[in-house]
Amino acid sequence: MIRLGLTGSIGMGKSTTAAMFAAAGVPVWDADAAVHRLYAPGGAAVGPLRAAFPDAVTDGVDRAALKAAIAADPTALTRLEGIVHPLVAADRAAFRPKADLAVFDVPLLYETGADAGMDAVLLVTAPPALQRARVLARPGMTEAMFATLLSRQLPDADKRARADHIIETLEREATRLQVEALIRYLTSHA
Ligand SMILES: CC(C)(COP(=O)(O)OP(=O)(O)OC[C@H]1O[C@@H](n2cnc3c(N)ncnc32)[C@H](O)[C@@H]1O)[C@@H](O)C(=O)NCCC(=O)NCCS
Ligand SMILES: Nc1ncnc2c1ncn2[C@@H]1O[C@H](COP(=O)(O)OP(=O)(O)OP(=O)(O)O)[C@@H](O)[C@H]1O
Repeated sequence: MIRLGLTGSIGMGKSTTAAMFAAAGVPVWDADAAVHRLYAPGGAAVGPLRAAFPDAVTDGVDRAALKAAIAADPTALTRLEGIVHPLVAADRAAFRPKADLAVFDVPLLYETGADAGMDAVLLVTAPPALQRARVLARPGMTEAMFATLLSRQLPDADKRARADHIIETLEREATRLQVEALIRYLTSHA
C-alpha cells in the first residue's frame, strides 16, 4: 500500500482535498478528526487534559475554552501538544486499510516527523492572501489565533521545497482533476 501524506498550512485546503480522495474511493485518515474523537466524551485525551486544563474539560474537551487558555498563555499550546500528539500517533498507527493507496491528512506532518512514515507527500497550497481570507472567514477565528497557529507551522515555502507533489487549491474543479491525475500516477507507478 502506498501511504500518501497530505499536508499544508492552515486554510490551504487539506480537508477539501482529502474529501476528493475519499470520493474517489481512497481511504483517508484525518489527524484533525482523530483529535475530535480524542476530545469527545470518553475519548483518550479527556482525562489527561482535565488534569492539565481543568477549566477546559467537562464531559468532553471544550475547544473554545482551550483556545482561550492558549490565547492567555501561548506556552499552553506546547503542553497541549505534549499530551495530544502521542495519542494522535497511536490512532494513526491503528489505521491499516486494505487498499493500494491510503491518504494521511496531517496538518503537522513535517513538524511532528510523521513524513518519515509516508511513501510520498502531497502539499496543498494557495497564495497567502487567499489563505488569510479563508481562515479569517471562520467563526471564532481571530488575527491573534491565526498568527499563533501559523507561527508553529513550517513556512509554506519550506513545505514546497520538501513535498513530492504540490496542488494549488485555487478552484475546486481544477483541484479535483489534479487529485484524480495524482491517484492514477501513484497507482500506476507503484
Ligand atoms: C488549538 C485548537 C484547540 C483549535 O481548535 P479549532 O477547533 O479552532 O481548530 P482545528 O482543531 O479544526 O484546527 C484547525 C487548524 O489549526 C491548525 N492547528 C491546530 N493545532 C495546531 C498546532 N498544535 N500547531 C499548529 N497548527 C495547529 C491546523 O492547521 C489545523 O488544521 C485545536 O486545534 C487543538 O486542540 N490543537 C492541538 C492538537 C493538534 O496539534 N492538532 C493538530 C493536528 S495533530
Ligand atoms: N480547491 C479549492 N477550490 C476552492 N476553494 C477551496 C479549495 N480548497 C479549499 N477551499 C476553501 O478554502 C477553505 C479552507 O479549506 P479547508 O478547510 O479544506 O482547509 P484546511 O487546510 O483543511 O484547513 P485547516 O488547516 O484549518 O484544517 C474552505 O473555505 C474551502 O472551501
